[in-house]
Amino acid sequence: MVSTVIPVHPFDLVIFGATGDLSHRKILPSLYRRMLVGQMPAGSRLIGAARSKMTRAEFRKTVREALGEFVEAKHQKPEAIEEFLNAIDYVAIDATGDAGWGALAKKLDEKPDNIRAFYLSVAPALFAPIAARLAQTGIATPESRIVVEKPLGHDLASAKTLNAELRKHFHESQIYRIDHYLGKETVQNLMAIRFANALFEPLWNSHYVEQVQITVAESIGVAGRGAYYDKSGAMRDMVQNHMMQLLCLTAMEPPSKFDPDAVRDEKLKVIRALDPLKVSDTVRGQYRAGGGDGSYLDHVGNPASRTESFVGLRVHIANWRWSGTPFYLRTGKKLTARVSEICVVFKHPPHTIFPQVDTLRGNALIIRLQPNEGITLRVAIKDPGPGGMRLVEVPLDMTFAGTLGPDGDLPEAYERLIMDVIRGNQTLFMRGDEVEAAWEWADPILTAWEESGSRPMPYDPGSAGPIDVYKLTGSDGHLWREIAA
Ligand SMILES: NC(=O)C1=CN([C@@H]2O[C@H](COP(=O)(O)OP(=O)(O)OC[C@H]3O[C@@H](n4cnc5c(N)ncnc54)[C@H](OP(=O)(O)O)[C@@H]3O)[C@@H](O)[C@H]2O)C=CC1
Ligand SMILES: O=C1O[C@H](COP(=O)(O)O)[C@@H](O)[C@H](O)[C@H]1O
Repeated sequence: MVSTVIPVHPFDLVIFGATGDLSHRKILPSLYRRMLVGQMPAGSRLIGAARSKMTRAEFRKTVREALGEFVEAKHQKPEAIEEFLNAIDYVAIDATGDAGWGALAKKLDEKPDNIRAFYLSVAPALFAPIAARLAQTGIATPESRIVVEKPLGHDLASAKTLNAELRKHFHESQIYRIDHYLGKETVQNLMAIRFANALFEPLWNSHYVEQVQITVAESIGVAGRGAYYDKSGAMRDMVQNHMMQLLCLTAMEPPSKFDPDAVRDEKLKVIRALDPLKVSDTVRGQYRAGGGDGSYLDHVGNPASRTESFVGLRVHIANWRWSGTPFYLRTGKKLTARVSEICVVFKHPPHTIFPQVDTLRGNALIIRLQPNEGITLRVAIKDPGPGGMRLVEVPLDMTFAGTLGPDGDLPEAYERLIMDVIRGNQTLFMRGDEVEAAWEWADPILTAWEESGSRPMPYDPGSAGPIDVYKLTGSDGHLWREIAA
């Protein structure tokens, strides 16, 4: 299968924080891969900006090293790397000082017709000062785009402040808030499956859906990121943003069209329809030491930490479509496997004419984000052979890798999202009101946990989380799906 590459207009992408980890691991390799497929037209430039004083040649050397480390071997093509490096420039700018802005303005003015985008790959405290400088110096034009990424606030108040700061200088239509889960191929496919097929939508409601499970399990711990993570925890790090987006796309009404505001309006309605979370509908966990590795407390270097590395939730959406259908969410570090999926479990038929088989779990649509991106429909059929009319459940598999063939590559989330910035398409980016509404929902439970003074439940590395997470589903007579890669 050959995927279509949509041409883009020549662009200048200025990466603030270009010497940092995100730039090296994700942004630059993604741009390189897009260049390989012809999405970096001649005349486009990538302008690194960071505090470090270095020449263009020195910066290019760091980019070459980053590509060497973070681009798959099969894509390491010397000629292409040279071509990519030729498009790279650098300006030393301290975001909080005066130096460097003039040089950046001069460079950008060399190509006034290029699309201008500014990627703020820096600490959130620098978002407002950089946005202000870009506006005050006239570097940002009314058509320019600004890209920011999580953490978009620590709570509702800080998210509102951040939005207000950005909106002082940029219109909402210029602000691209990245949630990299929205760039994942299967997440976009969730919309295709729901809204391009007549098959599912009539069943997509509480009359037919028994329960929905959203799992984002990771096998890694927080070692190396402890300083950030311990101030955040799984609720802020994963639930308020990535999992909320998955929940919204699963539960939203069909938008009237596939345009940014139509989609984001529907997502916002889901967040606003969420019932307030009760503490009894939540489970927090912290991983123990095991398998030769330290515990969460060791990894964050804080023996008194009450930050959660696991969250399980039972969520209710108070609207006509979903009233009565529980949505179970769980995410955590150091679990059995790295698995992200959404599982929509349908109700059993109202009457069965076949011999009862206890192992039948019911139809389910499993949307697998990673690994093995794809969609599976679990259906009941007759157990093949002469054994009589016994039923068995089999997967109807729509794994994307199979469709793409053995050498097929799905674009990385950042590739898709950065190109959408250049194309000026905000559909897969969070609008400011969505971010605030998600914090408004998350804040009370974060406060309740904090005020309770209780500690998260310990769980073993390699497990499915703390034992109490089974009570969330068990009390409704449901079972979590196994976490298996
Ligand atoms: N790393 C990741 O995987 C992810 C990161 N993020 C977010 O992205 C942002 C960047 O993260 P990350 O790359 O890991 O951070 P790093 O600490 O690795 O890099 C920070 C970058 O900011 C630059 N910088 C720091 N202070 C200034 C300043 N005063 N003026 C100009 N530039 C400055 C640094 O430049 P210099 O080296 O010259 O000082 C460096 O390029 C953060 O907000 C983070 O939360 C979000 C998701 C994932
Ligand atoms: O944003 C984050 O996401 C990663 C998980 O992303 P994935 O694409 O690998 O599923 C998570 O590890 C990290 O803690 C969080 O900040």
